[in-house]
Amino acid sequence: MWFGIVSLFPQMFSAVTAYGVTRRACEKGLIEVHTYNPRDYTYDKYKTVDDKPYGGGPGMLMKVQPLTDAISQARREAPVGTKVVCMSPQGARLDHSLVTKFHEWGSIILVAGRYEGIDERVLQKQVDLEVSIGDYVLSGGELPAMCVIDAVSRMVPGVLGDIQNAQEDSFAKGLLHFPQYTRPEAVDGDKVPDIVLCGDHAKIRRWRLQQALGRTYERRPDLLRSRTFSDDELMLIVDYLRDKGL
Ligand SMILES: Nc1nonc1C(=O)NC1CCNCC1
Repeated sequence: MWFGIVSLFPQMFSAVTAYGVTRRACEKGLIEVHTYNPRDYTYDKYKTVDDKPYGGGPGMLMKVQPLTDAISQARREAPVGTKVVCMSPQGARLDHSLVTKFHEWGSIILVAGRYEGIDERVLQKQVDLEVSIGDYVLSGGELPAMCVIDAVSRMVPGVLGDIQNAQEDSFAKGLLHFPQYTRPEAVDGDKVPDIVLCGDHAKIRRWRLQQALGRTYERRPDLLRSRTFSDDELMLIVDYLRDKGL
C-alpha cells in the first residue's frame, strides 16, 4: 500500500513510520509513506503557505499554489490514477467500508490541512473525496491522516502477521468487540467468566458472538440497522438481554 501525505508537519508521521505494527510494515516494504510539504513549494522569502480569508472571518486559509504543487508532486510519484483524499470535518465519516475501499485502491494521497481550512478551489480541482474522522474540529489533518494510514495498513496481508486479526476486527463483522480477558483469572475477586476458561472453542465462539451482538444492540444499534439476523442470532440477543435484566 502506497501512501502520499501532503502536510506542513511531515515529521508528525514518524508516529506511524517509527512505532509498532506500521513501523514493521514499513520495514518489510508492505507499506510506503511519502510526505510532501507545501512549504517546499513556495517561492517567496517567507515561504508563505497561508493567507487571510476573503470576506473576513477568523484565522487563515491554506493558499492554492503551494498546496496544489505539493499534490502535483505526490501525483507524479504515486501509481497512475491514485486518488486524492482530504481530511476534513466536511467529509464522509471514516468507517470500515471506506477503509476497505482505500485498501482496495492500493494507493492514496492524503491531504492534511492546517489553519482554518483550505481554499475551496483546491478541494474542487484536486480532491476526489473529503473524509472526516468525527464531528469535531482538530488543529490539523495529520492525526486523521494517521488514523487512515493505521486502519488501512492493518488490512494489508502480512502487516498483522496473522491475517485472522484483521478479519476478526470487530468492525470487519459490523459488530462491536466482545469482552476480552487475560491473566490473572481474578482481580480483587473479579473473576474471568467461566465460559472463557472452559476450553471448548465452539462454546467460546458462541459466547463471544452473543456478547458482540448484545453489546452492539445496547451501545450502537445503528450498526445493526441494515443487518439481517439468523434465528440463532436473535435468540442470542434475547438471552443476552434477559441475562442482563433488560
Ligand atoms: N474532524 C476531522 N476529521 O478529519 N479532519 C478533521 C479536522 O478537524 N480537520 C481540521 C479542520 C480545521 N483545519 C485543520 C484540520
